[in-house]
Amino acid sequence: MNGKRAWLVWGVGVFAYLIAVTHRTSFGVAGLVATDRFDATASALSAFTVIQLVVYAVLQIPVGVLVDRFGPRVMIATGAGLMAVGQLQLAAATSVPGGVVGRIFVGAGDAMTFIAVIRIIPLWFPSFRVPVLTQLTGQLGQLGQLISLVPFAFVLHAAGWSPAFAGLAGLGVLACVLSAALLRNAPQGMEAPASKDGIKETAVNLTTAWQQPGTRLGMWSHFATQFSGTVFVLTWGYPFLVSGQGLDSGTASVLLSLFVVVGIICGPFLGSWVGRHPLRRSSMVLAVTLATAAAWAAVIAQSGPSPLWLLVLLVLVLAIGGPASMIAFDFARTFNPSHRIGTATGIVNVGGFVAALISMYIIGIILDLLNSVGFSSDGLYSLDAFRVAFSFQFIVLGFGFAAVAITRGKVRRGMAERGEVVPPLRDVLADNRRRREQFKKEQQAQRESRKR
Ligand SMILES: N[C@@H](Cc1c[nH]cn1)C(=O)NCC(=O)O
Repeated sequence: MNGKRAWLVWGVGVFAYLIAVTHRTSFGVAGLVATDRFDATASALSAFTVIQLVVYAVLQIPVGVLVDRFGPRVMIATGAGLMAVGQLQLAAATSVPGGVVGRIFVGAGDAMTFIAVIRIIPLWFPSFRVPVLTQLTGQLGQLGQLISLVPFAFVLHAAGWSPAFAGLAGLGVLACVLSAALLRNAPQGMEAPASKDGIKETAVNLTTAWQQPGTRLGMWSHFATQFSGTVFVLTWGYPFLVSGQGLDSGTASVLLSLFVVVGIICGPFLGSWVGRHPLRRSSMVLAVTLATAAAWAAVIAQSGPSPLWLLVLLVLVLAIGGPASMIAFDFARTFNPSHRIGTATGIVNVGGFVAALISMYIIGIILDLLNSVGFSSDGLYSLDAFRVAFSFQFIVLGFGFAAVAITRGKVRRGMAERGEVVPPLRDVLADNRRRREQFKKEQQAQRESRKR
């Protein structure tokens, strides 16, 4: 494999994904300005992001199939072009329907990017590098949120709505041109596994990917770990921190930036841990799901604003959900043959985004409902209203936890039939303890025999 070329191809893919994440998160930063521009209620405002995510989620499986068929290059360049068109439309829009059309284009282009970018990695790099590079791709892409939070927010407030979104459209054009010019689906001389299947074979392929319990384990893992952070960063986190918790906008932006930084730091560790403990991937997913529920319970249980350290802890736990959700793609890759990885990845990626959009929409509805019945004198974004609305996440977390636990049982039964038995975690821990004690005893005996 050509080393330098592989890094260049991967780098361009990561850049395209980073710009996609910038497009995706830009509206969350512009939320309060958008309320004035479009004269919108909380649920109308959340509709922008919800519709964008519906389009993204609905297109995941078709896009996964298309990635297997046409390869990543076409998909990534087309996606970048569509997002540029969407941001231009949003720059010009003055009504809710006009703005929503822009976000539909953004959702469609975004849907084409990530699963195509991570499809490049196993084609250009040896398999031992794949888990860490997949993690790095996911995490580096999240830097796009920082572009939204800092330069984009600055231009938005300094120059106004249209120049800010037109600027993002320009970045989209750059990503489109670079992808078309520099990306290659596979190294020279190695044929990218492209499926030439017709509709019937594609349907069979899709059904086979879905029937593989490992694909479904990936989908539920993605569902359980990624939605809470996505909801926080894309929609309700900023108003919760500023209007609910009473933080100034600078501190809220630092907390949201911390989300990205923690993900970037934890990602490679989690990637290498996954490489070393492939049989414990689902245990990590379950642990992160429980930690997310515990962090939210601690914040929601406070009758007034939470201390800053607790909000930092919440953001840390939500941020770890990002790298943890990347484990889901490892399930897709390791339980499916090469020509079906795009399709399986598309199925997996639906999980977290469906959970996120259900949660953000229902949270918006609960906030509006509580406001309309005069639940709090502090208005729409009061802390008490947020405490009630955010509690909805416990239902989603509980559902995700149960689905992962049940599907993992199916996967393990299938593995046992093939003679691969996963020893229970407590046996492994007891075994490690025994070995450590044995090692200590041997060291002690050696020291004593040397003294004699
Ligand atoms: N798991 C995410 C990526 C991620 C990593 N850290 C935080 N988020 C994911 O599913 N990405 C898909 C996408 O299109 O972004």
